[in-house]
Amino acid sequence: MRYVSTRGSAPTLGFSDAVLSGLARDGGLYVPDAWPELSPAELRALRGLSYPELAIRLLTPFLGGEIDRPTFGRIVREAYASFRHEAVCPLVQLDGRTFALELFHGPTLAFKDVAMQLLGRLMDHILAERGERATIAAATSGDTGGAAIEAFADRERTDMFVLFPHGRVSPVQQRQMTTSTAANVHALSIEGNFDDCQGLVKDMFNDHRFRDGVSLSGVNSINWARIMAQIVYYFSSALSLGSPDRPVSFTVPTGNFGDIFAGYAAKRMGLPIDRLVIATNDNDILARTLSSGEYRTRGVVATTSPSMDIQVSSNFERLLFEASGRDSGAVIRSMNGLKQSGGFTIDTPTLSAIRGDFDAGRASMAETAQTIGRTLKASGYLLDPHTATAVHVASQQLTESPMIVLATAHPAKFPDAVKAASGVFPALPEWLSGLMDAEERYTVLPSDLKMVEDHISRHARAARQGV
Ligand SMILES: Cc1ncc(COP(=O)(O)O)c(C=O)c1O
Ligand SMILES: N[C@@H](CCOP(=O)(O)O)C(=O)O
Repeated sequence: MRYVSTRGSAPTLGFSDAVLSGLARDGGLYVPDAWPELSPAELRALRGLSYPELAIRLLTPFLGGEIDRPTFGRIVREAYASFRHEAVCPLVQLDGRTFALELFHGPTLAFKDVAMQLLGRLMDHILAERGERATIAAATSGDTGGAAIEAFADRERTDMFVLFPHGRVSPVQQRQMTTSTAANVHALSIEGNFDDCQGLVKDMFNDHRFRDGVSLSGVNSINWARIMAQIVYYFSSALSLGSPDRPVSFTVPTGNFGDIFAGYAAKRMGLPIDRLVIATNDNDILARTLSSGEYRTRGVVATTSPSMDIQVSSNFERLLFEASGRDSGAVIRSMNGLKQSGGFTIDTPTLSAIRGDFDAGRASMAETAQTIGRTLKASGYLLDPHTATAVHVASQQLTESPMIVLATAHPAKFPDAVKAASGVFPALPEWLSGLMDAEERYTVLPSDLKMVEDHISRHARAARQGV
């Protein structure tokens, strides 16, 4: 297995190089050169495996033989031992047709832990084998940052810089990033929104002098290993509802399009998925794109589901590449349009291919709050606001297949919004009870590439010199 860039001119890479590189050198995103496929009989044989064993079976083909089986097995088992539910990602029935796939039983209470716990260990292994160090820059709208810090804190081979939008994350999310005492962790509060943070990280990757100078790596979903790890829970949930003999649909609260792209990858690998439904909040660029064929950014609005307050949805590039028949020329034209004029038009065959797999819907803040209150009343289940956007959108779909909604965060990460919607204050679990009293440590920086690069270079150099 090799990895190719969506923009066609970066060198193709093996698994370990793709993991370390984050963004391809031509600005594109890496995808596998071919999708491994499982037959219905092979899928049936996966039923009943534990989550780690399923992950080992599904993910081994993506390694291209670069990590031996016992080592990969150990890494996967250790990663999922950090989860506080035996099933790792359990499925809970909400009503006759809707199921919540709980992805928040990891250390930071969000779905990001599923991939990040694996990625932290994989990167550490690859860097140790090579005797190298890396500087990681991550952009976050709230959850990626905490999960990345938890996965990489005190790892000797990495320095971690997390860029979050100043004043636009929940207090719990902020403290998960700013209270780490690990010397290799640096929380940067950027005066801008998430798109600014993500733009800065991508600009750092495209500044090859800086990139090479600090050995830059990324752990956002631009990194293929993030998507790869997220594929597994589409299989585990569908198999438990009778797949491949019963197709299922998924509704996914969507921002950067990484989570739902993992569902698309699962479908390409042979999992019979009926519909993949994109759920957005008021930042509804993806819902507008699916109905109009025009991808056009507007200003980001702050909502009660802050992790989805995104307009430039990174992984949509991977979908454009696949849906256009891997036409990197078309991808480059679209991405240039996005950079130069804030948007692009999707051609008719590509749009039809996208509509063949995906639907989309939007939930306003009022609809999200009503859904939290209604679901609690009807089934006693407390949703977080991100999951609630998806439950609302799922309720409007006409599909007959069982609908699995990805429950991407624990309600305790967003207590104010949940309390306002339901009257219930969701307490943090015991092991995080000291979080809100711990001392914070972060640096506020303007959304300015040079200033952020200088800050990172200085601190990364100091760390390498043991200062
Ligand atoms: C809780 C939560 N739900 C949904 C999303 C959206 O996921 P994605 O960016 O992969 O589309 C995010 C952020 O990524 C999130 O943190
Ligand atoms: N919603 C994310 C935004 C970054 O997404 P990623 O999946 O590309 O890391 C967050 O919570 O930070």
